[in-house]
Amino acid sequence: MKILYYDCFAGISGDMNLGALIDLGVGKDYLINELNKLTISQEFEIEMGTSQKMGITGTKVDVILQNKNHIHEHSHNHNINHHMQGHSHEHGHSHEHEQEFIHDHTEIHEHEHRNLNSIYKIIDDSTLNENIKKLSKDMFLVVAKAEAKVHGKPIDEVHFHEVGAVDSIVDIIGAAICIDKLKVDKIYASTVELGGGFVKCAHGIIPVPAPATTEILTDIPVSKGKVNSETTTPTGAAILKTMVGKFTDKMDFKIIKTGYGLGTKDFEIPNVLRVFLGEVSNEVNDIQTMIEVNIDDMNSELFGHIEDKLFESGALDVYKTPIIMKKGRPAIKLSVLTNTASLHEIEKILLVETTTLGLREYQVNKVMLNREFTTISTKYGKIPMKIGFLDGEVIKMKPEYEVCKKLADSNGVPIRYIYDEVSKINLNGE
Ligand SMILES: O=C([S-])c1cc(C(=O)S)c[n+]([C@@H]2O[C@H](COP(=O)(O)O)[C@@H](O)[C@H]2O)c1
Ligand code: NI
Repeated sequence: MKILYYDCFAGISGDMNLGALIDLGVGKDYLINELNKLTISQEFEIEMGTSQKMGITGTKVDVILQNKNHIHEHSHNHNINHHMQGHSHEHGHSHEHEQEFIHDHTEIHEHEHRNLNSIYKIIDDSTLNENIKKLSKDMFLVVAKAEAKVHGKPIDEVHFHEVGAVDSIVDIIGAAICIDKLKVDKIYASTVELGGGFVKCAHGIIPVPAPATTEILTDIPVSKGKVNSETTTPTGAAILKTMVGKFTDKMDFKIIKTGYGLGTKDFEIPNVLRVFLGEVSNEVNDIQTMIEVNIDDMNSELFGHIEDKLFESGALDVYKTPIIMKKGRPAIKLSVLTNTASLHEIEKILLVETTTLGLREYQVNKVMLNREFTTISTKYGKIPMKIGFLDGEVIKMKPEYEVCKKLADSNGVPIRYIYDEVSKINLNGE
């Protein structure tokens, strides 16, 4: 299983992400050719090259916007100038970039204020593949929802400011192009460093993290204050929110390759986004959270209802253990296994629905066999099977209990006859 891991110790922005993924092996020409499938590709050029931050060599990407006159010239002669679309400039960055990270009003107003639908149209009008289109739209929707919430507007009235600018369109669609190309099975990320201080943007001088960034990163583990500058932008946050399946600081994989995407400013720490291409063999490792509550004062009739609610809200497992608590009180330990996405909702149910005043949580490393699903035919009927593999060999198989139960009833035989029939099947083909 291939894993892409984002190590966001210095945060993430759209251009750092492009640099890191190119450094990891996505071809520069591939990215340029794909971006040229956009109808707006005459509006930008991309500079990318190798440079260093505090001795770390990585890839620096800059999206260079064509000036307003240039855009008009191109848009009036669209077919004639087609060959100029989205070309790249290679450059060896021996010096630091002078380009400011902050967008000011003048620059923003040179560009059309695009809304979500006009961005969707740019994506749909391209010849990019369906996966890239979907991922790009998902990321823009994340930004639009955050903007709508922060500015108190309906989503279709959100006019993107910075993100309407071409560089953010390139950053987001470029992210989708690179991730689609890497063909990884899972994407994980570390705690996300937000930075600190204030940043100048279209709204004026606003606190870091920017309101859109905090909105997007709700429920995602973050850290703040490693540097007095913005390290994670709304675009970077939207990339993580859309792409990352699990946020964890544990790296339980074999590192195959490391990529570094360089930021623009210089900090006390290297302003780089590090990405790892990792591999996990055989077992599927997953980090989940175990939540426990000891309950000695609740009507036991309520347990069933609460368990249903926990499962409906994404609990992966719920079980009860009889325990004896202090003062000799018989009680129930309610244990709930969950992933990060459902953690907050599960905590809420336990705190609101049970009598507990608090809960305990700890991370558990779950190791599972690789699984496949198949259906076998027996003399009693078809039975879905779960098959467990270790080193490519079938070592376990389990029939679907509910189907076995139904077949026992419909055939009028004891259920163990069904299980005996299943055990005769050899799925290793021997
Ligand atoms: O719409 C966007 S992306 C946006 C929203 C906000 C709010 O907090 S509201 C702030 N900004 C600032 O603009 C620059 C550029 O951000 P990108 O994500 O486009 O690279 C950055 O300083 C943001 O904090 C943008
Ligand atoms: Ni805004």
